[in-house]
Amino acid sequence: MEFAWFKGHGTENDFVVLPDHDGTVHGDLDPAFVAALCDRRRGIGADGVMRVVRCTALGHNSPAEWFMDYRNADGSLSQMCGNGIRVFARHLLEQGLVEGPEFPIDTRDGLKFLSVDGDELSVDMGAWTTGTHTKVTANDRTWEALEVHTGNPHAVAFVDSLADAGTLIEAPHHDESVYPEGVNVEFVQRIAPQHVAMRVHERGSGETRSCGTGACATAIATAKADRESGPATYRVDVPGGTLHVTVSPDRTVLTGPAVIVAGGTMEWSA
Ligand SMILES: N[C@@H](CCC[C@H](N)C(=O)O)C(=O)O
Repeated sequence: MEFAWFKGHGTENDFVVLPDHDGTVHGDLDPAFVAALCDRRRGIGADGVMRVVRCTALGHNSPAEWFMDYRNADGSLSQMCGNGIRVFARHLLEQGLVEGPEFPIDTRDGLKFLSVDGDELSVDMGAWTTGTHTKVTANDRTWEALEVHTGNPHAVAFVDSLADAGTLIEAPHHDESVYPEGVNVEFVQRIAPQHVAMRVHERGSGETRSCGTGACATAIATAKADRESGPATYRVDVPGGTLHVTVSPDRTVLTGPAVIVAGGTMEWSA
């Protein structure tokens, strides 16, 4: 099978974009195929894969034309990807598949609204919730963490220094009764008022250079600690750049750069 691909990133959280407009090229993505594409030595290399498919091809009755079918690097599913959807939107804009500056994209976490302003793309991530105070352990150190859901599950731990978490080769240990489907873990250092820095270990992808839903979870946990009640905008520095998150009681809006950097065709035989 020969197929087209694109590669893009948002603050160095990188993705393979697979056009499959009518659902006839890839169908339901095989986890082994996704993992092979994401392999950094034998494949294209990425933190995740997004299939670009029309909602109608999936039988969805949606106000959006396009559905983001997102997979982690190990082939597992996630409901939402905040950097991925902004890269997905950049792809749609560059290929003339949507008209800006504002448009919806459907996801497993429901409809999201995108807006473009030059190099920056924003996504209204919709509702968020927080849960219990839990614990995460990495490299024999344990921290208190807040359970946050931003379409997908997160545990946010405040640290004195980002280096405290050590190498994140292994997934941090977490309470499986709180997170039966796994968790994305953020380690967060305060830098200044409304300015934090974060490292993340992503479920299904390992330590990455950025995570959009994780930046939102981080901003939510920080806003709660700050007892913010109205909209508050946080700068979130990640190893791959800077994101901004506006936290309101009923939603977050994530803003940052997103670019497509390469594309081509590839032969694949299973
Ligand atoms: N990098 C993403 C999050 C991708 C999904 C996550 N690994 C999960 O399994 O929930 C982002 O930018 O939000």
